[in-house]
Amino acid sequence: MNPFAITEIKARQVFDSRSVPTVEVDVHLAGGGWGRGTVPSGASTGKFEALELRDGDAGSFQGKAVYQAIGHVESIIAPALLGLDATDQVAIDQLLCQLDGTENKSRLGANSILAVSMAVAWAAARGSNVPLYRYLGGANAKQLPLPMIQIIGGGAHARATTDLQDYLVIPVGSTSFSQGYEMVVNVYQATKKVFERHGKPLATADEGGFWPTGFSTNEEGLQLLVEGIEEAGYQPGKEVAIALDIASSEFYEEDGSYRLALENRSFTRDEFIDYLCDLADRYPIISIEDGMAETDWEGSRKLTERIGKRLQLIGDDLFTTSVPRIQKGVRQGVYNSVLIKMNQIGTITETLDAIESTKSAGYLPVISARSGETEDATIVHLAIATNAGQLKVGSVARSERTVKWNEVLRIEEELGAAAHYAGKDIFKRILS
Ligand SMILES: O=C(O)[C@@H](CO)OP(=O)(O)O
Ligand SMILES: [Mg+2]
Repeated sequence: MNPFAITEIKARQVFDSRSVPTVEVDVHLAGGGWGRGTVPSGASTGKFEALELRDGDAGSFQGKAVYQAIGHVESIIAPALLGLDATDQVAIDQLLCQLDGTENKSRLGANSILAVSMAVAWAAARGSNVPLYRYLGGANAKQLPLPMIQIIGGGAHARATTDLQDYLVIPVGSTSFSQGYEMVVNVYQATKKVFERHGKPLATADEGGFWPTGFSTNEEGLQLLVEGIEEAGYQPGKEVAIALDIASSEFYEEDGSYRLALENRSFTRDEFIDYLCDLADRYPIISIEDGMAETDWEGSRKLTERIGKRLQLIGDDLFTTSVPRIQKGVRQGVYNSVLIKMNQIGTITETLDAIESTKSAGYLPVISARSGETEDATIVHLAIATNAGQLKVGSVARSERTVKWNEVLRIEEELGAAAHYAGKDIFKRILS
């Protein structure tokens, strides 16, 4: 009997870090191996993402229950997968796509499909007695990611108290993951003091960063962050640099303008490009995500022309982890980096394809969590398996985040001298 044959697939509803229902799947193998996948969920979701199936008006938890998605795992997916070899990840993921049969996984739901895809990978890895990063990546999986970590969380993760969404830091002066992570923890603790000094309440946004109460401009977040970096004893830009996720699709208006509600100011496309370039001139910013809206290819191209040689420009809502969209961006010279989120596309195989097309174009992949997360640490293994080089997981506070960062620390220990950490050299590939 094949020890990797799938003998049982179980699906259940569990809850994410926002207390919203999500899909969890367990896959069991004949040889005793088993795996689990628990899917995350976004708040500032891109319009071109695969569909997350929720029960809607008829369902419980304000229509957010996932009983339909779970039903699809039990009645459609499980019967088709029983007996298949769990190490045939590609074939299984292809079958999942066929069973769904739609462009955006709207029949079975990307949440049900991804939970199965992840659980199959974990089961095959455990059944083979190798860590998931090695199972997915092979003998040369060794690169520990440069962390991109949120200190202040605004936008859709804090009721739009700021228009800009994530104020993050990257420890560009670090020479190992654990050192870099400690630097960010120091910045987090120091920024807490800075908030107190400025009389700001210490509330927490969705990803564990500080909630920006009473800000009068979006720039105030950058000022506080620079103060936090200095308070921690680091040189802004040299040792710890700033990354922003503008998530501008959230405030892009139908007439093509960008509207910062906090400042009560509307910008044309060109004016908004000027606004971003001005921030990049005056603050130690190394990376900007979704500077322009998900449908504004022309603006994205222009922004790249202006600052794409100096900054990492990441497409999240613009690319949605989709190979054709990434290829379109590469053809048009748009951005130089791709945010990779498994649930934007819906299977492990398609995520690996997206990472591969990102790398082969000379763009940088940034593996990312969602704002609604769980105790699942698959993305850590994905980042190391693919030697991706960067990982974005929200803050250093709250367990649905630390479960990922702590997993990197464990793998760093496990790899020992074999571990490779590119640090800021990763940016050499795209910046001149
Ligand atoms: O926009 C993003 O990059 C993510 C994480 O910050 O947010 P969400 O999961 O809400 O899309
Ligand atoms: Mg984003």
